[in-house]
Amino acid sequence: MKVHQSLSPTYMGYEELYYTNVNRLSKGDLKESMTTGYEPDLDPEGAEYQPEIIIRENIWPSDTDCSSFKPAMREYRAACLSLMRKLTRVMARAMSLDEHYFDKKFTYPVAGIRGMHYPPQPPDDEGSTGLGAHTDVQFMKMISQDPFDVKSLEVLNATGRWITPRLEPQTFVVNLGDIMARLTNDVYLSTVHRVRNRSGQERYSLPFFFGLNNDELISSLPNFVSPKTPLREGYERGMTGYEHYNRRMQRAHHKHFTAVDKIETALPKGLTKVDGVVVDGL
Ligand SMILES: O=C(O)CCC(=O)C(=O)O
Ligand SMILES: [Fe+2]
Repeated sequence: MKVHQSLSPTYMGYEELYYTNVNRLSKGDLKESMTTGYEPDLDPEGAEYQPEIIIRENIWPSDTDCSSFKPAMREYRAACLSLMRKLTRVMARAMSLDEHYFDKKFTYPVAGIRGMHYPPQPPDDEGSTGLGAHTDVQFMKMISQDPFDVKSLEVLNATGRWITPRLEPQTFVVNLGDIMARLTNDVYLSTVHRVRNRSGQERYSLPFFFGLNNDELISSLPNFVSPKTPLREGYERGMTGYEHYNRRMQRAHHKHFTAVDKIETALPKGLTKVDGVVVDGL
């Protein structure tokens, strides 16, 4: 298939049932998906320039195969970008920062849409999963699903119980990712979640992943670090979204050619930015 993810070094495109095995506990994830990423021309608040090394080239189905897919995804991405930018300002205020604090770190953001299909899985087969337990990599994600009330997405709560988020028509479930956790020194945790479609019906979902510029060094913000709340272990060294995403994808995509470590997890020296400025010596 011409849109298969095996054509993409950056994990764009189509992946078939069992292509991933996110938590390595099952025989693979019973889902298929089609992923596309940020398109600068859709983003009125984006920069014209983005460093070539972090661009994720989209692969689209041809017009003869599916002419409505690309325009529908583009329209959806433009709407999600606008909503997410508003949410970043709400989150900045919640963190006692200037509401535009994050703006300069989202000038060529991660803006991935993954169209997902989960066939019903056997209700009594513990070895079967729709998507294994994981946290998301990025800043925040919002998910819509069809049917809106199918109880398949599960979230691990603070007491270690799997719960189903409240589901209402015309709403999104919003999830915090690892980059948010790092920025806040784990005050805002990234949500562990999984999908088990034991509903007996097909489930379709449309997550939108929103992340900082991929070459931005992510460190915990000073207002979340104090003698009472010391920096979490492992957070001393900053990390870029580029590095974290590549490492996680290589682990989950055991059939992809990068599974044997063909792409760099870290950006080459001198290409990491802090507040949008290239920093030497990283
Ligand atoms: O299908 C869903 O609701 C969740 C998808 C998800 O967690 C992911 O793609 O990271
Ligand atoms: Fe996820």
